[in-house]
Amino acid sequence: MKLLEVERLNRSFGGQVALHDISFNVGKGDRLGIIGRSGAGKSTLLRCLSGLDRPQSGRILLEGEDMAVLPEARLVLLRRRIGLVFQHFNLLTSRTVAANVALPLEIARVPKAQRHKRVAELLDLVGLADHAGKYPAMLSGGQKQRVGIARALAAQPALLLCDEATSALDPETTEAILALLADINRVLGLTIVFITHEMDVVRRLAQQVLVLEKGRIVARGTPADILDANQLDAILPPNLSQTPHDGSHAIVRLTVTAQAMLAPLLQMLEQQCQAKLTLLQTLPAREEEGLVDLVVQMDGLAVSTMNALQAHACAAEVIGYVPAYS
Ligand SMILES: Nc1ncnc2c1ncn2[C@@H]1O[C@H](COP(=O)(O)OP(=O)(O)OP(=O)(O)O)[C@@H](O)[C@H]1O
Repeated sequence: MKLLEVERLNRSFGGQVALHDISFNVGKGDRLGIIGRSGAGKSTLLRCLSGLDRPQSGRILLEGEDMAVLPEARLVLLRRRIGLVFQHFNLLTSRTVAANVALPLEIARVPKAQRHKRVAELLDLVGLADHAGKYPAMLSGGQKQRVGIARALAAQPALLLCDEATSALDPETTEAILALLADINRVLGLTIVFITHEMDVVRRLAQQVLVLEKGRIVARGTPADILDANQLDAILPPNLSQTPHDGSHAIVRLTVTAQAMLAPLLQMLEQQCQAKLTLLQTLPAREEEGLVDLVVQMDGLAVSTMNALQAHACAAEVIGYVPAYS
């Protein structure tokens, strides 16, 4: 059984479809990023996953219990299995850092001594052991988000849902908060589902990505799959066609080892293939695998040239063709 199973979720507001037939699973310890433009349905999906909103149809199974139809009293208990981290932290300004973190434990009626012990552990975990008695107004944005994360972890949730957790933070602080979330995932084995509109956040934190557009999942895969496709879209000529015409140039994606990049690779390939190659873009998304994707334009294309390319690169794939004057 997966930790979270979402099946054919639909949510509309009046005639406006916010989520259409959304299905996906999240395993224990996974980190899933959900991206999409403004209005794509990210917040609506997160509200459904957190039990704050109910879909018109579909199932949301958390540890096997369907949040979509659970009676309110049972849903309140199930919601304790979910920690929420918000963009604007949502701290209580009149409570100290420690009292903010303790809040979910008070609600769950955890005895005082146990509460104090747990709050100290959590503040230690998020690097705020020295700030327990401070008030939110005395903290930086990054520190406030650390309090938010500690509070979300207080009741030992099975699932952490992050709603644009770093969108209000500067790049350096974003980096530190993402590192903290990655640590928490690794050390506690906690499952994280997060929404963001920042590609970089996805690249750093997600193992799997869903792309939402107009309430539908339009792509899913690893960050490398998704970001590659997006980067390609951005650089490919608009007049790309799928069939060659007289004298058209081929646009080819070559996958080469990072090692091979050290040599004057294109020159060598040009000699081997007897064809002119122009480098359009290097896609760095697969560096961790020791591979680099290059997008090149090739004048003319013969089977023998493709064979020669394939022999010298790890893979060569024709993406499309452009007219010779491009
Ligand atoms: N309470 C609501 N009442 C009416 N329409 C809503 C409501 N909540 C969301 N919608 C509509 O549902 C669609 C999806 O909105 P949602 O807020 O989920 O998108 P989003 O991807 O989170 O956007 P953003 O990044 O701007 O927050 C939009 O068309 C929005 O106007």
